[in-house]
Amino acid sequence: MNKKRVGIVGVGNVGATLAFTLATKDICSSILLKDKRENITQAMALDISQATNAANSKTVIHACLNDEEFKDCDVIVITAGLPRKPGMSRDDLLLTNAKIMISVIKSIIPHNPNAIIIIVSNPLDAMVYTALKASNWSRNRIIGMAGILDSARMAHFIFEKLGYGQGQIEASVMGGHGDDMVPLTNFSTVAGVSLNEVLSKEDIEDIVNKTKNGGAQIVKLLETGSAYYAPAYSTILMIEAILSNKKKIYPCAIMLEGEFGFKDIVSGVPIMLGSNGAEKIIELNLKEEQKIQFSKSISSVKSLITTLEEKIFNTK
Ligand SMILES: NC(=O)C1=CN([C@@H]2O[C@H](COP(=O)(O)OP(=O)(O)OC[C@H]3O[C@@H](n4cnc5c(N)ncnc54)[C@H](O)[C@@H]3O)[C@@H](O)[C@H]2O)C=CC1
Ligand SMILES: O=C([O-])CC(=O)C(=O)O
Repeated sequence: MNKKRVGIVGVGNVGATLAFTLATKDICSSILLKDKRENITQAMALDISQATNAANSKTVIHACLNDEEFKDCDVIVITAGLPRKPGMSRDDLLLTNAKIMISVIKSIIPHNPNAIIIIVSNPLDAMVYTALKASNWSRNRIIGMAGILDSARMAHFIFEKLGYGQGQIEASVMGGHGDDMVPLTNFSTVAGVSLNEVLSKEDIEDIVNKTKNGGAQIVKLLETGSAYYAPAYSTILMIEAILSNKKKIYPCAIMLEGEFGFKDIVSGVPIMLGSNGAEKIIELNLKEEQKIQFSKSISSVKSLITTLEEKIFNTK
């Protein structure tokens, strides 16, 4: 019998959507919810539990109101933190969410010694760095969700342009989850056919720009927060790959230790996911222009990390 436990910290829009979708899929036996808002945590646990009963799923939902109850998870997803508002960049959340991240990490790691942690909170790459630093865990066990989401967005914009191929589009995005992310048009296909065969240069450029702006587009329309359905579903793919040891390759944020020529910096790259978390990094052969774009994206994350080292970790 499936005895896997998934913990979710932060049961706002992303966390609750994730919990609900996961609960109806029978991927794990238990889902543990934790949020600083206790009533919301209890309400979500009740509502989602009632949904699983209606859906005939065996997954059990627990609201954890103290740190000790939130224990023995195989995978923990952290979505705790503020979302941005229209006009803000993800980077504007840096210091506020870093403080939240550190307090969450300190509260969960003593009771979850074997967990793999998936970070969702923004700014994503800097939050993975913060969680690694606060926990001292190895890089394979703390990774970030963004590349699957950005790739799904790119696939959407390709479909929007083409008007066909829904469900047959493979899109690929790497780099940091910010304005400098790197959509990889030469690694993207429609039913195996390269984008250049079916779209003009201008159309491809438009898709790249829309992908980079995909999160901000939804923030502007929502007015009060950011996207949550696609982020939640993208996170489930990572959870499933880890819990079922699927060895699937997805773009995820990880601390680089020399791969792609960078060290001590977190960025989104293709990773093989299995029961040990990030089990392998796949080094793509990038074109010169893509190497320059990736390096620009790395520099943006580097400047956030410098701020964290100065203002949060006091090492500079
Ligand atoms: N990596 C990605 O691709 C994406 C990242 N995000 C990020 O995920 C985060 C969450 O987004 P939403 O769910 O839309 O926000 P939300 O505001 O709906 O939910 C955040 C939750 O975190 C909780 N929280 C705050 N501090 C906490 C603490 N110390 N301990 C426990 N819980 C705490 C809040 O009470 C709230 O329920 C944001 O930072 C957002 O920018 C959102 C979508 C995609
Ligand atoms: O745009 C945001 O702030 C939330 C996010 O990271 C996304 O949806 O890509």
